[in-house]
Amino acid sequence: MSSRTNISCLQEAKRVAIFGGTHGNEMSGITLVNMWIQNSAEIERNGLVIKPFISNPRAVEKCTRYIDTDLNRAFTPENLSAPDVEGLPYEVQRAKEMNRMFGPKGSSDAYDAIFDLHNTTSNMGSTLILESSTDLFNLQMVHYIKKAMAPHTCSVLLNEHPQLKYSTTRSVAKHPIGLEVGPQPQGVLRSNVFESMRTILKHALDFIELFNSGVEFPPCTVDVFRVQERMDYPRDTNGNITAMVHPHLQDCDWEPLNRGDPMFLTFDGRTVLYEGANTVYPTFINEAAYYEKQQAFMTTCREILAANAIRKACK
Ligand SMILES: CC(=O)N[C@@H](CC(=O)O)C(=O)O
Ligand SMILES: [Zn+2]
Repeated sequence: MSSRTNISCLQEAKRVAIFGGTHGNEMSGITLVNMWIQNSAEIERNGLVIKPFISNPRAVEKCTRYIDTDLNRAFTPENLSAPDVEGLPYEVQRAKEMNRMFGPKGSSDAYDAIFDLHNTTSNMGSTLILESSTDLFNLQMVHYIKKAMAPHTCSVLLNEHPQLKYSTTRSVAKHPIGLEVGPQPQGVLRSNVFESMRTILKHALDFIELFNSGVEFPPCTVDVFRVQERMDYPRDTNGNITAMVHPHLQDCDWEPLNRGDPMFLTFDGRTVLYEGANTVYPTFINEAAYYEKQQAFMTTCREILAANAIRKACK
């Protein structure tokens, strides 16, 4: 088979949005987006319409994750199709509004790509979050970004799990991409985290510009961490946590966790071991926003995804 037969021709990506403040206390994305709303020179690219946008302005104003409910879980079909009645939670109203502006989700009118900028309190470094293992455009983009970031690493988290996947703000786009950079405390700006996020976005926009200009991207593979399981803290019968992330696990995002490795340290000094049969790669370890979600960390497994060559479809 000639290699040409394996090229996938994809639609041009003309409309791109950059969301900051989907969570109102994650300061890098909020600061970058506000900066680009003031002066967009840095994010302008040939033939692209790029919209920097603050997703949850009320939460940003209060420097809190959300007002009524987590916006990054609110883009469900039920919410998006709910009638506009009074008294809807603020984020549900906002989701409906954003779906009208950037969607409708799942339709051909939707924005081509949305980058949603997040920060984490865990030691994940620079991470790209994908929701599909078959989106060739995103796989090729992520491959491009990883190469451009080298020697710095940029991990890829694939959240394609049937139960653990959630209805993200970016999911209104044809190609949704999450940027998650840490560690950065909530409400705090760290220059290294800010600059990493800015650099990833620069490479991402460069990729889209190149793609639109007709450049062909050869077949590639992408190392990803696929979401497996959500791990809760040990709890007492009242539901209160009885342990902390073990010091040997704290800050060790993306490092192998093997059967018998320490996982939690109880308040009375006992070590709780990991008892799963397979080696996993924990991430979002001790994320502040996940205490309310009953999640101490998430386990992932490593996987290599292959992507076809792509280029822009000829008209
Ligand atoms: C810490 C944090 O907010 N993480 C994001 C991850 C994502 O965007 O998929 C969230 O839970 O919504
Ligand atoms: Zn967030």
